[in-house]
Amino acid sequence: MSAPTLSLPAPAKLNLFLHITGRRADGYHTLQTLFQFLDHGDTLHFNARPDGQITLQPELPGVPAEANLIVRAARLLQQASGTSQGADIQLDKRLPMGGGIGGGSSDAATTLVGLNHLWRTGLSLEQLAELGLSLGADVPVFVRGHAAWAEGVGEQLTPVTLDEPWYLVVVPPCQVSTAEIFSDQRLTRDSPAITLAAFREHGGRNDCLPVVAARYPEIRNTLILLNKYCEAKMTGTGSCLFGAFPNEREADKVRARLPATLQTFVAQGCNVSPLHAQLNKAAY
Ligand SMILES: C[C@@](CO)(OP(=O)(O)O)[C@H](O)COP(=O)(O)OP(=O)(O)OC[C@H]1O[C@@H](n2ccc(N)nc2=O)[C@H](O)[C@@H]1O
Ligand SMILES: Nc1ncnc2c1ncn2[C@@H]1O[C@H](COP(=O)(O)OP(=O)(O)O)[C@@H](O)[C@H]1O
Repeated sequence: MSAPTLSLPAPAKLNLFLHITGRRADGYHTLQTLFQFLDHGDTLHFNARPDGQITLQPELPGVPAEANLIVRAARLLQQASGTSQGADIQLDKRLPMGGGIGGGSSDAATTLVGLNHLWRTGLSLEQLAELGLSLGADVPVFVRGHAAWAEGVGEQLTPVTLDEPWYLVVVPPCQVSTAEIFSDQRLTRDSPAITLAAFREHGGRNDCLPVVAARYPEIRNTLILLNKYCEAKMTGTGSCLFGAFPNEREADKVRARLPATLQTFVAQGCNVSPLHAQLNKAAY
């Protein structure tokens, strides 16, 4: 009999705003942002295996298994816990890559949380979030699983409760490299720090948007198009754009008016990550 499978979601996130407040000596940027999850994402299936091997199916185009954040997360947890167990992992990829909706980071977080459960390695969420930070600045928020106000390089998290609107997400036909945007001379790095209360009252910007729009005509044009129907915003360092709607029907109406050639999806914002919602239901 084959080992039981644990299947868990790896949801997308949105950055509802993104201010770059400075640059550290190591080159990393300090920022302020608000993370909210979407009830839309990848799914990972895990089977424990006793021989310590980690396998991943299928391989993602352009990402060899050893570079995949899922395999890297699994190996990191093996090292940190000293377990002798391994895993066969299957990935149902739905999220666009390099879209600023955090698919790779979310896959890594679901792997850390899922294998910690399956292997009974007993690390706390805090320890898993710290491990995750070495894989990427966005991994900790997915490990912790609550919508959050973030500072530092995105790792100083304060859980927040936000409205949970429906979002129309548009995926422009290009990928954006985060490192490339952060190294652009034109990026402004001096936004004054604000408070959550100030954001709630006055809103915020995405400081990466002018640079992304200047570098990618496809994103600039998609932004102009989406702005005809709603207040269009960009998540992270792009490429995905989004607008908020009070209900699914309103979001679907705008989606139907966009060209069929554009990749789009509609999903609800969630303050509790679908990963944690599922684990809580199963009394994890
Ligand atoms: C800015 C955000 C907002 O969510 O952008 P998105 O990637 O989601 O679009 C993220 O925090 C990004 O996190 P993540 O995508 O995990 O970035 P990492 O792999 O840690 O970093 C990629 C590269 O971007 C630069 N980088 C990243 C984060 C940061 N606060 N300052 C930086 O200067 C560094 O050059 C780094 O080598
Ligand atoms: N499991 C994974 N899913 C997606 N991308 C991955 C994964 N593992 C490694 N990567 C690499 O990370 C890059 C950024 O991934 P992703 O998280 O999708 O984008 P973003 O950080 O813009 O939200 C990809 O272009 C890819 O090279």
